[in-house]
Amino acid sequence: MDSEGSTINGGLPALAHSYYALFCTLVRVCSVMAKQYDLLFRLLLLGDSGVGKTCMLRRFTDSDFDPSHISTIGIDFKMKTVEIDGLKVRVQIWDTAGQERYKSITKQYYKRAQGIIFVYDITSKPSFQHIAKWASDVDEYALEKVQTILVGNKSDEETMRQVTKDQGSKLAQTYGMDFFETSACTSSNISESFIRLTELVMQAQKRDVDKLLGSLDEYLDKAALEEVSGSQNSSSHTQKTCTC
Ligand SMILES: Nc1nc2c(ncn2[C@@H]2O[C@H](COP(=O)(O)OP(=O)(O)OP(=O)(O)O)[C@@H](O)[C@H]2O)c(=O)[nH]1
Repeated sequence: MDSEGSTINGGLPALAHSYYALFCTLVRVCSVMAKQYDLLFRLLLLGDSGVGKTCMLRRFTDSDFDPSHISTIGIDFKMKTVEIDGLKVRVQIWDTAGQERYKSITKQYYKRAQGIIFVYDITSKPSFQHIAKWASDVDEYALEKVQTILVGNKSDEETMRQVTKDQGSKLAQTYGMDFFETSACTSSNISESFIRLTELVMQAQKRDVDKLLGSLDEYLDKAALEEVSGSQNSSSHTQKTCTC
C-alpha cells in the first residue's frame, strides 16, 4: 500500500531524484575514467580471413585463446591500457573482417587509425602474398603518417610453415616496417607487437608535437625581434624629432 501510494503521489519528484542520482553517478564515473589514462590511440588489425587477428587481439586484451574460427562480421574493437615511459596509454584496437565482402565497411576505419598491424599466417603463402594488396589499400585510404608493423602469426605451427622467417623479415624491410612472428596460441610476441606499434605511434606523435613547439618558438622569436626593432625605430624617430 505504502509503496503504491508513494509511486502515485510522489511519482514525479521520486523519478527526478533518481535521474539526478544517476546523473551524479555518471559524472563521478566519467571523472574517474577521465583520470585513468594519459593518452588514447586507435590501432587497426588487417589481413586475410583466418590469419588469427581476432585471436591475437583476444590474447592481448583478455589473455585468452579460442581455437574455433568465427569470422568477424564487419568490425569489432577491444580496449586495453598499457604503461609506456611512465604514461598510461589506452589503446582502442579495431579488429577488421578479413573477408572481401566487408572491405567497403572496414576501409572506412583506415583513416581513423594511428597504427596498423598487417597480419599474415605463416602456414598460408597466399595470406603472405596478399600483404601487398593490404598495404596498397592502406596507402590509398589511411593517414599518410600512420605507423605500421608486419606480423606473421601462428608461429607455433612450425611443421605447417609455408613462409620462412627470412621472407617475412625481408618483406617488412621492403616496407620499412618492424617485423614479428607471433602465436596467439602460445602468446609468443603478442604483447611485444602491440606495445611496439603503440610506441611507434607515441614517437610519431611526439615528433609532431616537437615540430609544432619548434615552429611556435620560431614564431615567438620572430615576433620578439620585430617588437625590439619596432621600438628601436620609434626611439630613433623620437631622437630625430628632438634634433630638429
Ligand atoms: N595454431 C594457431 N592457430 C591460431 C592462432 N591464431 C589463430 N588461430 C586459429 O586460426 C583460426 C582463425 O582465427 P581468427 O582469429 O578467427 O582469424 P581472423 O583473422 O580474425 O579471421 P576473420 O575474422 O575471418 O578475418 C582459428 O581457428 C584460430 O583458433 C595461432 O597463433 N596458432
